[in-house]
Amino acid sequence: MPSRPVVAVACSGGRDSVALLHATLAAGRELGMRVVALHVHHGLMAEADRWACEVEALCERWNADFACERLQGSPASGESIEAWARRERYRALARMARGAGASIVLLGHHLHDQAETVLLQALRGAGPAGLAAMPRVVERDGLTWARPWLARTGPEIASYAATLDVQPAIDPSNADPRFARSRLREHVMPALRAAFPEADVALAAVARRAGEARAVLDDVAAEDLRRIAAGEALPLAPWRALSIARRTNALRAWLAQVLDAPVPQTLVDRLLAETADDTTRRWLVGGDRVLRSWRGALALVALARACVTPAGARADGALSLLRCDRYMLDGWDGALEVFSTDGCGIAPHLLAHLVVRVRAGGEQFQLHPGGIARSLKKQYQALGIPAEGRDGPLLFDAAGALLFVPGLGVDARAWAPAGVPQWGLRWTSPAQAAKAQPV
Ligand SMILES: Nc1ncnc2c1ncn2[C@@H]1O[C@H](COP(=O)(O)OP(=O)(O)OP(=O)(O)O)[C@@H](O)[C@H]1O
Repeated sequence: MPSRPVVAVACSGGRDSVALLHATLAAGRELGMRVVALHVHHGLMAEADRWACEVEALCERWNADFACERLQGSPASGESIEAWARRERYRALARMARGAGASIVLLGHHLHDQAETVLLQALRGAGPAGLAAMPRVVERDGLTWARPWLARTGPEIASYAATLDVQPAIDPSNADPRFARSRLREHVMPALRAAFPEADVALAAVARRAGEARAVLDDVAAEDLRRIAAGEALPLAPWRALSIARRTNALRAWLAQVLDAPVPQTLVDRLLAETADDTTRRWLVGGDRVLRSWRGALALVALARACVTPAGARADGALSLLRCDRYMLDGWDGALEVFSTDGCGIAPHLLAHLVVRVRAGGEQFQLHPGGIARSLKKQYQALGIPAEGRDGPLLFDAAGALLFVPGLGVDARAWAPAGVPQWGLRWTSPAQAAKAQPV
């Protein structure tokens, strides 16, 4: 016998999703579908255990399947607890839906939630993507997410819920004035509805129009990115040739792809203002990730968290390393580490006036005091350094004498005498740098 189709209902235990669960069970019985209630235990509030038990008890009473997952972990640094809880809630719902064999998840959002969302987005200065608010149906992570009650009002659902003989959970954070949505719900929406009775319907229409505009903007961005051959890197010259509106739109779409996270408007604004020429620059975008403009293209690179930009780094290659630390150098993938050492190091004052250059050929390096300076190739061969260990910046003093070569170390002619304070230098590749511990 073929198995029955499975519909999942995301049920917080609140009035709306409890009512939705009931209505879905009634429809499911008629249509021969199995209904499973999915509950996420956020582990953030004292009442959370009770809510999970109540939803489970309700499922037993209504003869519905029940799945529950307790969230693990905590927000990353800089992430709000609400954003973390929201993201993890949807991930947990997706896991549970798949585990239950459901391909569709129903959510209890209604017209008033949608109107609030549009207003909140407008108050944050959102564009079409934000104002599009919550889609009625969307495919994500291989599942269909649907909000069947997006056109129903809160009071309509309340009167249905009143017939069910249940005590829905009341989340006290919904009335907490620290949250913008609570302030809007408690103070602004009642006044708005009194003055404009159709406000909710009108705001939901804004969401639909914005959704259409967003779809057109997505198409234009995809077309522009294809034409300028943007992939993992965004070529800056053809991108700059776009009109300012299309440039902004394409940049936002490209960032959304490479960051795989919401794109802050502040980042878009900075990039637009700071990519007017091909100077090498970097922008930290959270975690270990850095956006870098280099050789006429913008790309996302991973670099060691501990890296800092040397204050004295300049486009002409001049550089000052004034303290022991781990440094990122513009235009180079990897990290330069300066550390205190007892031998084979360099006097710290020599590192205050450096010049960074790529290997040009013809440089001579001396491995030992009293040894002979030889070509880098010969010295690499003598030490058995493989090709992949030879990439990196060469450091010279202001007079052009070679001081440091990646893989070979400090030139013996620049070594400080034994017993005096001295610093060693080490270059690590991106893979090694990513593993490095913060200093
Ligand atoms: N902890 C949760 N577990 C399962 N689904 C949830 C949970 N929290 C929210 N949802 C889903 O997201 C929808 C909207 O959530 P929101 O936080 O706005 O509602 P709520 O006030 O918690 O509850 P309700 O919408 O049921 O009255 C819910 O209707 C429900 O479908």
